[in-house]
Amino acid sequence: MAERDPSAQFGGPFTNSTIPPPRTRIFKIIVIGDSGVGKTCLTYRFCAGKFPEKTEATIGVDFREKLVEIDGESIKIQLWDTAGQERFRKSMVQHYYRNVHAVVFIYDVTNHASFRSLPAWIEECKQHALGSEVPRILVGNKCDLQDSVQVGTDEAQHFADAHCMPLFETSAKSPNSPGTHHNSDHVEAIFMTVAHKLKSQKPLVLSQLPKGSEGTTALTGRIEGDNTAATWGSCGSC
Ligand SMILES: Nc1nc2c(ncn2[C@@H]2O[C@H](COP(=O)(O)OP(=O)(O)OP(=O)(O)O)[C@@H](O)[C@H]2O)c(=O)[nH]1
Repeated sequence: MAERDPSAQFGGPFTNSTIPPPRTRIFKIIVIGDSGVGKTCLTYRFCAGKFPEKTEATIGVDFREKLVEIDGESIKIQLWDTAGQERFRKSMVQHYYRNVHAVVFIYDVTNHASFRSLPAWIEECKQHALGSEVPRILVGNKCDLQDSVQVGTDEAQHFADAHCMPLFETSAKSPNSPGTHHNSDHVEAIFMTVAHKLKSQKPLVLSQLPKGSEGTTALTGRIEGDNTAATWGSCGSC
């Protein structure tokens, strides 16, 4: 006797062939900081696994994506590599901040001016209504250039603490160099830390696709509620 299809006993409308596959969640992470700090190199390093041979100043924004698995769930990390130069940002800037899930602030450890610019980047986030529930991290890049360091760890840590952000120091060029004190790929670990943080928050609600647009990739998301649990640090001022 033929075995019955186990799904048939529930009498529901779905069969195996009609159950929609689970949608892949997308985490939109914007990467901001002065021109030349290494935003393109860091995002490329994470998504392509290597240091780019050549980069040019970003105009507007570049997108890089990587599909990762966290606790058995496939998640697309979408990195928005934004232009550091003001003249290349103007027309795009409002798009950067729409539906952002996390922000990565980058400075160059060999360029103190890029560190002094951080309050202006934080202010820009504020002006675009980015709430304190959106996780932020601070990354000091180019740690392979040990002889040229202008921003010490203590100074950076002080700033990070004051703004309730975790601090990471790394190098897009040689993330495993002695200067970075890490054995595994540190750049990968940094972005994965952000992704784990986002996954541990309340579930993202995917916006409804308009009828008839199924099959397109126009998925956007937002994080539901709970403004208190999302800040990384514990200072009350952020
Ligand atoms: N030594 C070293 N050089 C780096 C590192 N990361 C980036 N660079 C170099 O710094 C320069 C600028 O890097 P980009 O990634 O293009 O900088 P960006 O922040 O994207 O610049 P904009 O697109 O103008 O905003 C390039 O010459 C890179 O090769 C690093 O970790 N170590």
